[in-house]
Amino acid sequence: MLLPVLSAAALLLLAVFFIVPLARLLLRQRSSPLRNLPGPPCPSFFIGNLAEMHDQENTNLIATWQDTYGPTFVYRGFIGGPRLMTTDPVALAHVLAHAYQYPKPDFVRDSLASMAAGHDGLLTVEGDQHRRQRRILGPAFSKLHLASLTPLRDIWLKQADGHQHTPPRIDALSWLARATLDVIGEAGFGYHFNSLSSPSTDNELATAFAVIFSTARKFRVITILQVWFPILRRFRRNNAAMIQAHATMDRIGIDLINQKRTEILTESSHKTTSRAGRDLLSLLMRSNLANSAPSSPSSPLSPYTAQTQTSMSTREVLCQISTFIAAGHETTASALTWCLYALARAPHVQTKLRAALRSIALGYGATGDRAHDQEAEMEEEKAGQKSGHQQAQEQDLAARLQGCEYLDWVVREALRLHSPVTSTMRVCMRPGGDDIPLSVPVGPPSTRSEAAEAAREKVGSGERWSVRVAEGDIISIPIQAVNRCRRLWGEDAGEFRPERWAGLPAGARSIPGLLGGTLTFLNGNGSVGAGNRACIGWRFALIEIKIFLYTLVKDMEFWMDEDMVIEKRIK
Ligand code: HEM
Repeated sequence: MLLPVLSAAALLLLAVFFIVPLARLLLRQRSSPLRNLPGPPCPSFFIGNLAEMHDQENTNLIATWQDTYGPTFVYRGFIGGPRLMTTDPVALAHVLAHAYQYPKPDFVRDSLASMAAGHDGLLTVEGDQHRRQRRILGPAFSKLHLASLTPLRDIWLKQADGHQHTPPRIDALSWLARATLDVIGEAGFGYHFNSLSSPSTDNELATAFAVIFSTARKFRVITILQVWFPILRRFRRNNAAMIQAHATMDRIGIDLINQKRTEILTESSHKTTSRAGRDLLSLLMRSNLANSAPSSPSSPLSPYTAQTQTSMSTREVLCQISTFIAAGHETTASALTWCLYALARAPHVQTKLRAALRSIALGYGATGDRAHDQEAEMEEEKAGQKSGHQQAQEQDLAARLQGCEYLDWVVREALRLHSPVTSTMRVCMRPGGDDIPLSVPVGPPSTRSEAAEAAREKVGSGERWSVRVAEGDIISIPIQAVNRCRRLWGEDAGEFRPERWAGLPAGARSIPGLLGGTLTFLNGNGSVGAGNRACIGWRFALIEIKIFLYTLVKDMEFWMDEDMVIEKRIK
């Protein structure tokens, strides 16, 4: 009696969790308007083009596909599901500007949420919740500043001691990852990871993050199945360690929130100047407290403080802490590593940059008067206040660096050529589907009729092409491929040439990027809604990169180890 009941239950579970979602997926894929669009052959019925796409950064796959099928084409995902891929600036501007009708697909959000300790952080929320969070976080980000210069230069110089004839080998990425973790900890929430001065195992929060990031998955069939059958996401590898790491993050996060809250409330009740920092969390907590009901500093926060139209719940604030680390740590470390790589491969650029940085260094100081500056520093040190004078100096340096044109070109060029986030995805959620406008019709360049090419000239006079997508269709945004597209940037698009930023070609200027003509931080210019889903930390990242380059390149020379094979790996 028990056996038939169990079998029926098993069948029911199978149907609910696997057969019904699979049938729905197949039905949707079969009726998608994308199914007959041109695109590369599908090498596997089960995983489509996904295996070859996994190594795309090293194989130039998307550039080859573009040359063959044009800027807008279809590749295949799980069981042959068609996915739209486009480098057409008009299509990209449309999809990115309508961010709430083209959200991140559920499986992308889920995977980001596992890094950001929950679904309530800015990276993963959608719709009204995102709009509200962005409104609250925007002002805090605009006031964010770097807390201090990195000591990495001195650590590397020390390593170089005793290597007068043979320069030391440095694993730049691992050092820069530690240095940027320190920076985001301090600027993000006034937390000292001290990862440059001690191994990450000494700090439990750093260890927790290491566990979370180490679960970034290699290409495996189970990962693809987890996309379409959410029940399987419960059986991820390393689950127990992940749960433990998330618990640590929650505990330390709640402590930090309580600490900031007490500092801010105590100060406002004593009407004293703020002792609480100018880190992102303090700024966020200040705005949160100003906009929520008054409470006493002695009552600690519960994780369930409710949100209002102008403030965030404690759970949301907690998720932002891990979101800032997830979004701002490895991205910046990777950007810096690629900057050094590009400079090591282009010694003439490195020399020119060093000269520009040294000219900034001359006279660097809060007042420009070294004697006066040193005196002021000593006075402050005696008074035990490290920050005042140093802060003014650092702001002065930041302003000088912002004014250095060649540094700006170098950073833009490195971020164009080596975008840390190489691609992203969106899904059409507009009821009834959408017509995405294009500047070039769909189809391989060789088969486009002369009439179509002639009609292309009429784009300016209002004539447009478009591609139809259904609700649920996935759109791939190949950030790196757009940044390197020869059609948009010219034949030398693959070269590291900072001077190109003196005047970009019209194609590059048509890309709806936040950073000039690149999609590195996603979209920004132009129409209504543009940039509302772009990187909120981009200004901070840029100044952080510039300050790092200033401290490192001004006094040190970088070479590539010729024996080293460097590849991009999507983990
Ligand atoms: C070079 C460094 C960085 C790069 C290349 C970068 C790139 C990006 C990109 C491409 C997105 C959009 C992702 C998508 O929608 O699929 C994004 C979003 C985001 N970034 Fe950054 N980022 C960098 C640094 C930072 C830093 C330093 C922070 C925080 C301190 C940060 C915080 C965020 C947040 C919170 C979002 C989500 C924004 C939203 O959805 O409204 N990023 N970033």
